[in-house]
Amino acid sequence: MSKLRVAVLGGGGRIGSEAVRAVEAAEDMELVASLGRGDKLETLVDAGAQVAVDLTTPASVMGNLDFCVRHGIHAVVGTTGWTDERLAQLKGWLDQSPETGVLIAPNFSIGAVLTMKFAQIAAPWFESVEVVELHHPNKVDAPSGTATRTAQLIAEARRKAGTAEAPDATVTALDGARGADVDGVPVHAVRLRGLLAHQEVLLGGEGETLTLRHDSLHHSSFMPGILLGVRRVGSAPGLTFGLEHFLDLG
Ligand SMILES: NC(=O)C1=CN([C@@H]2O[C@H](COP(=O)(O)OP(=O)(O)OC[C@H]3O[C@@H](n4cnc5c(N)ncnc54)[C@H](OP(=O)(O)O)[C@@H]3O)[C@@H](O)[C@H]2O)C=CC1
Ligand SMILES: O=C(O)C1=N[C@H](C(=O)O)C[C@H](O)C1
Repeated sequence: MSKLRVAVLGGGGRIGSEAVRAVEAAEDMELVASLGRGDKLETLVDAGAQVAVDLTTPASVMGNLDFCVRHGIHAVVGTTGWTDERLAQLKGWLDQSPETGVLIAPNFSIGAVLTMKFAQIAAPWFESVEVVELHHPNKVDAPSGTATRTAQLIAEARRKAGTAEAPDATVTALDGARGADVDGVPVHAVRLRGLLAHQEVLLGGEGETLTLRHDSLHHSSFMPGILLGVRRVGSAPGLTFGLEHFLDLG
């Protein structure tokens, strides 16, 4: 059977370099290109890439995806910075190239995907819910893509269940003291040397609390999800948002 021809954009970065090694080690894949900032995207076409993995920056990802979709190259995207406007623009490009698939995964690790799922289930059952994400200090965006998505899913679950707003008597606060407001859910971002990627969802009800915590201790935690995305994205035309759609979580 012929191998999947895979390129990595951002192949010199923290997660990109790990992805390059993972693709090289996968028996059913061939790494045909690893691109850094300033490298020509035409290389993807010359190399015959079927799937591009984007692990670059929020400032670069849209240009990369515009190129990939126009050239019918499927994309697996871990890069953060997604807004409704960006998603709408991407969907517009995909409408012009209906056989192309793009997977955007706010987090490729199975533990993080499950944390989001558990948070969705728990959120309507508690009065209060807040998200704390903790990352290495080289991260350029805050809050993390994972925390943003987690908060959106929590808010959606509470809206559907008709849950009341979380109690909060704060009348005076320093800027940022109560975190960022993501769909009504406070999200707090910590940047600390020594950390990689961590998240807590704190839920509180009368007389009890529940804490969901996930820790990515090494970039290897993201690799099975990236490889799964690469294998599946070609048979999922259009936009898939979230790795959970490629997992049978019940
Ligand atoms: N979804 C997930 O599970 C995960 C997502 N991420 C996300 O992945 C992204 C990358 O993170 P991280 O590896 O820590 O960041 P790094 O800064 O270490 O890596 C980004 C890399 O992309 C390169 N780059 C920038 N622009 C381009 C471009 N146009 N074409 C090709 N390469 C480019 C950078 O080059 P240069 O250094 O020259 O600027 C750098 O090597 C972030 O958005 C992060 O949040 C990270 C981990 C897991
Ligand atoms: O920048 C990182 O490191 C990570 N970014 C992603 C995010 O913003 O959620 C995924 C993971 O948290 C690691």
